[in-house]
Amino acid sequence: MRDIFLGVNIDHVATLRNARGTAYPDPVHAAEIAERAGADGITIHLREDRRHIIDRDVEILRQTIQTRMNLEMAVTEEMLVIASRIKPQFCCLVPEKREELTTEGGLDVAGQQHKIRLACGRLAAEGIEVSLFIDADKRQIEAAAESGAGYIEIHTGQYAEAHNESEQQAELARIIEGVKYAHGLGLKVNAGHGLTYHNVKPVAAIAEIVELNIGHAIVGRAVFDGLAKAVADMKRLMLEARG
Ligand SMILES: CC(=O)[C@@H](O)[C@H](O)COP(=O)(O)O
Ligand SMILES: NCC(=O)COP(=O)(O)O
Repeated sequence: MRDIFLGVNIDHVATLRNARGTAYPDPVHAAEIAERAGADGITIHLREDRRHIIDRDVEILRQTIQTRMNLEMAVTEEMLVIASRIKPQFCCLVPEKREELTTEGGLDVAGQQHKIRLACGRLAAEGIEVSLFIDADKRQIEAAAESGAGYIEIHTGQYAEAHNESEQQAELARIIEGVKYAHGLGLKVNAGHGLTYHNVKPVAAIAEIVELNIGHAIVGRAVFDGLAKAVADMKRLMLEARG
């Protein structure tokens, strides 16, 4: 598949804003720049502790995003009520621990299948496409296929944080196997977490992947090169990887 889509996660524009409680930089402005620069979608993670994206951002972005909103959220009643009201095009269900610095692993779908299936049903009833953020683990992939979600997002964090080349190659092999297995089960497959300008190409080259969600590296590069160039450069690398 030639096309690969880029979902730009703008969480950390909000991190910078919240660092001093100012109105700037505004994630709403960031989303517009990212879309003009080639983002195929905008991803935001409304965390329970609102450490970066806040409810105001979600409300306004739902009215201003021209591509599509991918709302990442924990599987809680609070978030399901918010998502049902906001009706983003996509919801990505992620695990959340208040004390974590960032997402540490994939959602345990297999261990809470009934809860996840109910959540998927509630979101689907609102016309929302559901993606489950999971590790490249066959048991989790099979559980996701049974959950009613149309998509999964393979967690690429261990690949991104590998300590050496052989570990990274092993993690990449695990991702490739998981993507192909999920695709074979009829799931649409995205991937993300920790992807950078230096490690994105081998993942983007996996033909069955529909979309990569990338944020921290893009916002980091934007500090030096500007957001538009940071987004365009990442998109170019992804398309180059597809050949
Ligand atoms: C689920 C995932 O991997 C990220 O999109 C998530 O947003 C990471 O959390 P922070 O953005 O809070 O680092
Ligand atoms: N789900 C992954 C995402 O949205 C962005 O993760 P990161 O690039 O900020 O690590």
